[in-house]
Amino acid sequence: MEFDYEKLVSATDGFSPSRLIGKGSHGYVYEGLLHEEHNRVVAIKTPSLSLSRSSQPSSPLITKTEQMKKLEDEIKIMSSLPYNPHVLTFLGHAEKRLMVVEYMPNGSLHQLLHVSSSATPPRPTWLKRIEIALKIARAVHFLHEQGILHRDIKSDNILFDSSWEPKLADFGLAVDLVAEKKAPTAPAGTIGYLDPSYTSPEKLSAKTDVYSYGVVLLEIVSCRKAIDVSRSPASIVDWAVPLIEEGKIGEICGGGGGGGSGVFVETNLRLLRMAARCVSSDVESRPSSGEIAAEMVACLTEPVRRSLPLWISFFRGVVKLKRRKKRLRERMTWPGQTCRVR
Ligand SMILES: Nc1ncnc2c1ncn2[C@@H]1O[C@H](COP(=O)(O)OP(=O)(O)OP(=O)(O)O)[C@@H](O)[C@H]1O
Repeated sequence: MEFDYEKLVSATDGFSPSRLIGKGSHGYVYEGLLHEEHNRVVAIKTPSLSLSRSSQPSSPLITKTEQMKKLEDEIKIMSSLPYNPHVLTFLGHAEKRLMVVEYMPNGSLHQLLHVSSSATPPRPTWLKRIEIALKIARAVHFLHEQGILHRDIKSDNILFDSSWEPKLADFGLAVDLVAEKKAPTAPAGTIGYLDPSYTSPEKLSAKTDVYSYGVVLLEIVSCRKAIDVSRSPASIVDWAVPLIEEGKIGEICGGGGGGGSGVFVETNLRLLRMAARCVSSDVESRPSSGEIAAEMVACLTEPVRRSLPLWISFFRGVVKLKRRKKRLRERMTWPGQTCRVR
């Protein structure tokens, strides 16, 4: 959908600092109120240098033309995508200089896992965290099916909507594989999540995203940051992979929420083995995003399957007790007399 530029300016009160939600490396994100749509709240992304307002300091590292081009590319990729419940919804643009997307009021997965303050909700339970991992795996698989590589999968780019549904956001580095073959771009990503084997344009593949997803999965299971300089080793991959290989799963599963419980031992083992495959230095041995999504579903149903025998024996016990009571009632009752057996 094409928006009127001036209407978007008015939706953000002229890009008022009070409407600024956040700053990225090549743009700013504002909260906007679409007055014609009953003040619907949206997020509006602008290149940081396109507006000559003193409240927007310029970045010396990237020129205005580069920023405009990046936003234009992001609009092109996002507008080409069909709707997916696990991907941030694109709503439209104004002259390819402003991008309008759905507003995500509940912050990022990074904040949820690593920032504890009175303003942030408690860390989600283990099951909820694995559900988030599954939804993001589905988002990545969906993108790959569309021929799109995200190149910046990280917990900062997983945002929560008003119902706390996680969605993959920030397509600032995303590329279309067909276009990429014709005009390759330099490797890009975020340190800590960036695939170490992606050293030149031709090394880019869906497995590059799989590596970054593996880092996010380790982050979700352990609640440790991708890079934590206060620990040794600082990299989550260098810390977790040897522990997984040694089978020391309990040392990785952190963050409470029931993840350390015995019911989940088998599931954690499977999840972490898959995470280790995702971040493997042998690119070929990494799973595809489809394989990851399928394995995540299996992992989520595993605890239910394991606890099923317990439920079955509980119900058998109840049935036996009822039968015993019935027999007792029959024995203690004769014509014309009632007897209560509790
Ligand atoms: N749709 C949205 N709703 C609410 N907040 C958003 C939305 N999109 C982005 N933000 C917030 O705005 C900030 C800037 O986001 P943006 O996607 O531009 O860049 P980034 O991910 O921070 O940085 P970079 O582009 O350098 O990776 C982030 O803090 C992000 O959480």
